[in-house]
Amino acid sequence: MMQQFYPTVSHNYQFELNKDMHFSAAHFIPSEDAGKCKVMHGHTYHLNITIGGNQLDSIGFLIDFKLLKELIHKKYDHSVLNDHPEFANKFPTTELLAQQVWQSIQTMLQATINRPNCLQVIVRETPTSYVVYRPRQEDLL
Ligand SMILES: Nc1nc2c(c(=O)[nH]1)N=C([C@H](O)[C@H](O)COP(=O)(O)OP(=O)(O)OP(=O)(O)O)CN2
Ligand SMILES: [Zn+2]
Repeated sequence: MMQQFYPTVSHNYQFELNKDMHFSAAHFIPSEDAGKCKVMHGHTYHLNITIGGNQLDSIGFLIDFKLLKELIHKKYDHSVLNDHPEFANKFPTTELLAQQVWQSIQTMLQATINRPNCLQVIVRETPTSYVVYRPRQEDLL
């Protein structure tokens, strides 16, 4: 799990939920500029996902923690990131993976009754490298 610090996102929602998860995956960055990352290699990716909202569902959840894990872990664990359709025309960099995770989660959240927003996705690729993705205000409902 991500046990370092968590960059925070400022917002005015009454409820903020955070979910940590991790998955193992392989990737490669097929560019001359990517150096050793041109060659397929693996990571244990560590994620922190932040959801905000003012409305809870009928049982008092902003979103069920397990739905977040199911969506992302099932899709990417023990896979080759380059093989996923969302990376057919772009490379699975940490930045673009974080953006894609945000898009998947936000789409799922907007199909719920209480429609919370995904405010931040942190993807740690190695012990020394991570990316924080935050949507623009106009990307949120
Ligand atoms: N901006 C980005 N830079 C790099 C990415 C990326 O996704 N976005 N990815 C890689 C490689 O895929 C690599 O897996 C990670 O590289 P790096 O952090 O350099 O890994 P090291 O273990 O060699 O780093 P140390 O500084 O030795 O800990 C490269 N760049
Ligand atoms: Zn890598």
